[in-house]
Amino acid sequence: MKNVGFIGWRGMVGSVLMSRMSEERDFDMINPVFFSTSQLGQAAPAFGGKSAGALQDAFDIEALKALDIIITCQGGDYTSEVYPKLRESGWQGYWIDAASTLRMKDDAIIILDPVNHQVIRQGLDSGIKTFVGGNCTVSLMLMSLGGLFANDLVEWASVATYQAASGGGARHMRELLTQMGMLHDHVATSLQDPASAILDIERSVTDFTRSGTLPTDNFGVPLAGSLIPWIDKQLDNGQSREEWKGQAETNKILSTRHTIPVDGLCVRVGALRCHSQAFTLKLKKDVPLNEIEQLLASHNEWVKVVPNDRDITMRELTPAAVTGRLTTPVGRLRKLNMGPEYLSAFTVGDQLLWGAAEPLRRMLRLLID
Ligand SMILES: NC(=O)C1=CN([C@@H]2O[C@H](COP(=O)(O)OP(=O)(O)OC[C@H]3O[C@@H](n4cnc5c(N)ncnc54)[C@H](OP(=O)(O)O)[C@@H]3O)[C@@H](O)[C@H]2O)C=CC1
Ligand SMILES: N[C@@H](CC(=O)OP(=O)(O)O)C(=O)O
Repeated sequence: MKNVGFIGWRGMVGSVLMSRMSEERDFDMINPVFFSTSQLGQAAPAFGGKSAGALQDAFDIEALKALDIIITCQGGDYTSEVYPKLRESGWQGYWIDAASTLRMKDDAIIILDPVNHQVIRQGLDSGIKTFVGGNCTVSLMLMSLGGLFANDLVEWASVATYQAASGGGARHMRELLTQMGMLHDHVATSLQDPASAILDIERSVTDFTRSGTLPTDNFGVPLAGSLIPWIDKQLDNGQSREEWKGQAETNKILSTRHTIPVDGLCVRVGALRCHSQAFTLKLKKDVPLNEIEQLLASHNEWVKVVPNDRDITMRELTPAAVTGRLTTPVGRLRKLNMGPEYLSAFTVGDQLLWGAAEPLRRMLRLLID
């Protein structure tokens, strides 16, 4: 059995990974070793019923060198500090990472095996040892719209995202919920009075939102009852870094010979852990809608085509419906007024499952099966 080290296992992404690995009995097939950046010496968890002794020091290069495979969900700073030292020490093991740090390196592959299994296989055969999970919006787009990309039908894709608080991390989710609770508390008495004027309530909420009272340490500005049309750093060309990842990562995952343009606006909204995305796609030719639906539905076992029907869409194509599930539904499929090659699509996906933890788990299985 392979010795597999876990760093970042108790964080939000790591916890989802541990939970999925337990469900799929992945721990039966490995010797897990758990590391921490802050709790070394404390008892390690016993996922899959396996006791793993004490937590080891996540910065101890000698301890890491003893591993066949390392999976880290600890974040980019950890990767930047430890990965180069480990490779320089001559370590030849497999490094599987959730952070974006190494994604665009030539000797790393972005993993999303239902979409790029072939690319991963070729990478393994050619000796690649570094595998990185993709950006959540990119992975979720390709899980839902993979059938169009795989059949070389996409001339370009324009996207508007509606990204959940969890994309920022656990503290961001707490901040959003705290803001929501404070807003409600502020007008709770008036809300209970059916005779109260709604615009007075709204004004009170708006004034309170602008008063600087809501906690904003993580998002920088209030998110509850609002939105933030910027995610990640600012680039010189006016894109946000999150928007930049759309084209860069999509084309790397698909290993395209000619770049498929992907661009749009990335927006943070008050959802908890599901990212939604509204697409305008320019297809390379006029493909009938029923064929499009068939191509999408048959691409992988998790995508689900939601009929473009009001009631079904409202029931099935929302963060509330999709959270905690591995399905990646796509709906609102219709040809646009711009012409028969223009298609709209709306996708929703759990950004901690296919958007973060699941591709890492499946990469591990690929290495140990
Ligand atoms: N959030 C997301 O949606 C995505 C995140 N990622 C990547 O994964 C990285 C980790 O993200 P995320 O899981 O959200 O980060 P978290 O903040 O939830 O966890 C990161 C680490 O913080 C430490 N920690 C300190 N206090 C606590 C606590 N009370 N509970 C749990 N852990 C604690 C843990 O390390 P220790 O045990 O060593 O103290 C943990 O591994 C990101 O930096 C990013 O690179 C990738 C894709 C999506
Ligand atoms: N940036 C994403 C989360 C994510 O996946 O980030 P990264 O590309 O750094 O792994 C969000 O905030 O919703």
